[in-house]
Amino acid sequence: MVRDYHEFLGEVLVSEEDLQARVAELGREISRDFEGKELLLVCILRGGVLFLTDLMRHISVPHAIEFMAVSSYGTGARESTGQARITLDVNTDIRDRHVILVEDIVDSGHTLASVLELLSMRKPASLAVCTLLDKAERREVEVPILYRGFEIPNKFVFGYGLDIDEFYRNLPFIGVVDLQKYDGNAE
Ligand SMILES: O=P(O)(O)OC[C@H]1O[C@H](OP(=O)(O)OP(=O)(O)O)[C@H](O)[C@@H]1O
Ligand SMILES: Nc1nc2[nH]cnc2c(=O)[nH]1
Ligand SMILES: [Mg+2]
Repeated sequence: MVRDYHEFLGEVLVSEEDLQARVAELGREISRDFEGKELLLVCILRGGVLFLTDLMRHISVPHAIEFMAVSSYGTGARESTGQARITLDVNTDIRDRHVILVEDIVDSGHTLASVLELLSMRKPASLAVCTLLDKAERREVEVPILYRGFEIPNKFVFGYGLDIDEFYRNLPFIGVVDLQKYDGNAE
């Protein structure tokens, strides 16, 4: 049974209001930086989906969207395996395109490092990273982040695209999981 999140919510780290305000700001920043150009936003499934769809509403330059999927955590895992495998690739030739990778969170950095390595080989005109959350303390591989919503502490978070065992992605805020309460009450 999927439980009510109130049972294990440690704290609300970023409120819906603060999230929406920051997403709008990032959209405006990207629009300014790419004025007169066309963009390709590449979202990494599944966590980045909510961020992408809100962000693109604030991007005023013409842009297409694409999706990639990378498997590194696996179902139920809360630590990266350090081995990111691309399981879904973009359907577009990105050569000479301005590409922005849209992610919900950068943690160890392995997911983005793998995607950046693959996409940069295809010679895009530019390749930038936009992440909503940056858990910088946990970084194992350096990744260049151009647009960053919030730097967050080393805590397992959920909501607004981020799951716990695949659920709770629909919540409009970012919450911290009290893992003792979550695991302790598991059936
Ligand atoms: O920096 P890293 O340590 O690689 O972690 C970040 C990645 O982990 C999460 O994805 P996850 O593999 O949980 O898939 P999901 O988006 O489908 O939940 C998140 O969406 C990032 O893609
Ligand atoms: N749900 C969730 N997924 C992650 N992937 C990497 N870090 C996190 C996190 O804090 N929460
Ligand atoms: Mg996940």
